[in-house]
Amino acid sequence: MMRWKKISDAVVRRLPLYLRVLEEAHQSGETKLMSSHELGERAGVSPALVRKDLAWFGEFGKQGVGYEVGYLREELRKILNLDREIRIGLIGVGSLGHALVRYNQQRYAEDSHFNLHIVALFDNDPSKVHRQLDGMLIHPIDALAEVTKQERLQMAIVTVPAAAAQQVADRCVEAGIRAILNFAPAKLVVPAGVYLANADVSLEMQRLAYYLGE
Ligand SMILES: NC(=O)c1ccc[n+]([C@@H]2O[C@H](COP(=O)([O-])OP(=O)(O)OC[C@H]3O[C@@H](n4cnc5c(N)ncnc54)[C@H](O)[C@@H]3O)[C@@H](O)[C@H]2O)c1
Repeated sequence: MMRWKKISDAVVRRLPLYLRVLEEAHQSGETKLMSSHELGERAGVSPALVRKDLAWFGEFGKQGVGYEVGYLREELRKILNLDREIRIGLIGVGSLGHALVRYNQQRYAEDSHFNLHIVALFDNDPSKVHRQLDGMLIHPIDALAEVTKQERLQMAIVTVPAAAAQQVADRCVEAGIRAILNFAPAKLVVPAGVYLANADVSLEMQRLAYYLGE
């Protein structure tokens, strides 16, 4: 969304934390007001930063009164484009890919507000393509551009081996996908206007291991 173009990624990263707190509050029936203090505490962010972050997007609460839980939740969902379905393609249907598909299907089925939806799968292994996985057809990677168009894919999850990840990301970009979540341990390069996020459990474990020596 062009409207929020100048907002820093550090701010954008905190918005899902706020949304999670508000979703939990809403689900447990806390439908009234929440102060920036409480929202911050539950999200692990200072109250001043909560107020500053939200102020980028408008006036959501009254000073000294707090934020209305349901209203702010809806507004955050709109800001994050989560008020509509985001259609996702997953490339590399191996162990990790399969686990992510199962997790996504479960979340999508359980929660009617969970709008992140893996709707297309791709692989290049002849023993996998044209077969079904959990009710979804696995397309050959060569069909990426065509299926992206057909299925209106906006985001891709990359779970191929590291050596194939850049080439797969390039194909995603060519197909018109503008958001890529990469799980391969590879430093990917994407052009301006395409957004890349990397998830790496090994790096997190290595970081934690450092503290075990203390
Ligand atoms: N980020 C993390 O925390 C994390 C955790 C585990 C694994 N990984 C990484 O995720 C990736 C997948 O791991 P895995 O254990 O599921 O591997 P896997 O071998 O089980 O699955 C990889 C899949 O990618 C497919 N593939 C290979 N090249 C392809 C290409 N060019 N186009 C389309 N599909 C292609 C393979 O056929 C296979 O189905 C690896 O890069 C691994 O290092 C990351």
